[in-house]
Amino acid sequence: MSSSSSSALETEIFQYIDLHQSDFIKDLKEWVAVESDSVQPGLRKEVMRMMALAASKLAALGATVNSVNLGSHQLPDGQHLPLPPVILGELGKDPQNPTVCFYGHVDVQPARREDGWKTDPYTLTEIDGNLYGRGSTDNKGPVLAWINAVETFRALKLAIPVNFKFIIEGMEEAGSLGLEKLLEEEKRCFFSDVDFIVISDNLWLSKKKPALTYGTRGNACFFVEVEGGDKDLHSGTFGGIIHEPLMDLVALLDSLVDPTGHIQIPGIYDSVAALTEEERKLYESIEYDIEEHKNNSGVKKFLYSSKEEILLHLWRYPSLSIHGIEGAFHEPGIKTVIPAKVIGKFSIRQVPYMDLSVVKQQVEEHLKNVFSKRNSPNKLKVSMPLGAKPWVADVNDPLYKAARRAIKTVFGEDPDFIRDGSTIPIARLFQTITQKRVIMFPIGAADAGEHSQNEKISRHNYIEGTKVFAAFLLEISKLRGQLHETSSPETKN
Ligand SMILES: C[C@H](N)C(=O)N[C@@H](Cc1c[nH]cn1)C(=O)O
Ligand SMILES: [Zn+2]
Ligand SMILES: [Zn+2]
Repeated sequence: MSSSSSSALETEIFQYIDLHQSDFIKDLKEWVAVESDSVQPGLRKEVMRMMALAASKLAALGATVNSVNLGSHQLPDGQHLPLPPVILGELGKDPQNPTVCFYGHVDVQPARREDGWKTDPYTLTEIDGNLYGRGSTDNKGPVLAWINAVETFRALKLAIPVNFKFIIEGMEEAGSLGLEKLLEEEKRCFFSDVDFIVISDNLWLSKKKPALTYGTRGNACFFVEVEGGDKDLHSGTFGGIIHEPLMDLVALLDSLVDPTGHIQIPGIYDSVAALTEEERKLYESIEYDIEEHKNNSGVKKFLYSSKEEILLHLWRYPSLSIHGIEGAFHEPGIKTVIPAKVIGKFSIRQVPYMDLSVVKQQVEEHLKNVFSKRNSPNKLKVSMPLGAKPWVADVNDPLYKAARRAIKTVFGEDPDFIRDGSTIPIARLFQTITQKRVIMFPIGAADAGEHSQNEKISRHNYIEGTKVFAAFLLEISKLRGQLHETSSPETKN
């Protein structure tokens, strides 16, 4: 699969990777088998076990590994739960070499076979060249691909062409709790000699064409709680004579977005960066197949019909999604109850130059206003438990050029330069706190099904992804002087 333009060194590395595919897949199988779901408190022990597994894998590489304790956090019910440690590691300390820091996470989103998985989500299963399992793409597969790439240099007794640092966490899916504080503490220590940070935690835009990501949206997550009395009530005895909390909540949630996808919260679009003609042109040249995207997701009709409108609404306009209702009856069957307290959960993917505190205020005011019109005696509470800012990078940075060359070598074609509608909360914090540039280098294809049933990584993407990371390290080693010359990253709201 590697293009004919590979050097002898690259060819040797790529052959080793091809020959050791089964070992790399065995490692991924071992990692996927751990139900390291950071969202459900009951599975925290599994996240801890996963962190220990990742630490020992890195130590076996010969790296110095420091598992930093982050203490604990408080759950909404007041209970305290230990946070998983963050792994800080390093391999190589040659002052002549650039220092690359890789960030990844080994926690996963919840998954249950009954959700509609065709295989057990925690047993990596290969079907038709695809490796199915929770975390295979998000993010255990890419983390291992980086480790495999470094391991290949060592196995072949080749000097690793860069100093390699890594930061691996176990709370990304729950908002990277505790990580911001660690960045503050380590910005003058662990991060002081880092030249840039690379993240491989998002997807290509297509199934086949590789991509490099230069922007992500932020995410402001909201809870809207409506509380009636202190216990659930019989709907035969109380239905028709009370203001039901779930009815209030449904009305509140219904007021957020109109059927065209437009957010109804007054002022929410006020600070969105205006679209320039130059930017619109960028979108025209991106290869994106609407039908392929529909097939990958099982969606029959998008809100927009042109490529440009779809990409603009995914990448550089805000969107609001409703995720669920805590406290509402959701099991199969009938339960004729009026729930006493319900919590609606929604989030706003926000973009430059929206300000998180302004967004919070606009949401609160809007919900209070809608609620007041219902004359309900119930109690309304609105909170924003998580606020992550958007991230944008400069595609002209030599880092992106090096990544593009590595992609051309391994995949034989130039990547798409894309933004991503999802959020990697820590990306922006890396820029603002450590003042280091960030590059996003995905290896997951558009149909990987992150957060969904039947998440997968193809054998092809996992193995070629390992090669492309090795090729990137070789490209980076050629950049030596240029990496230090580039100025600090620009940040946008
Ligand atoms: C892109 C990344 N793999 C991911 O899935 N990120 C999550 C992070 C998040 C944001 N808000 C809460 N968690 C996402 O974009 O949903
Ligand atoms: Zn992820
Ligand atoms: Zn995720």
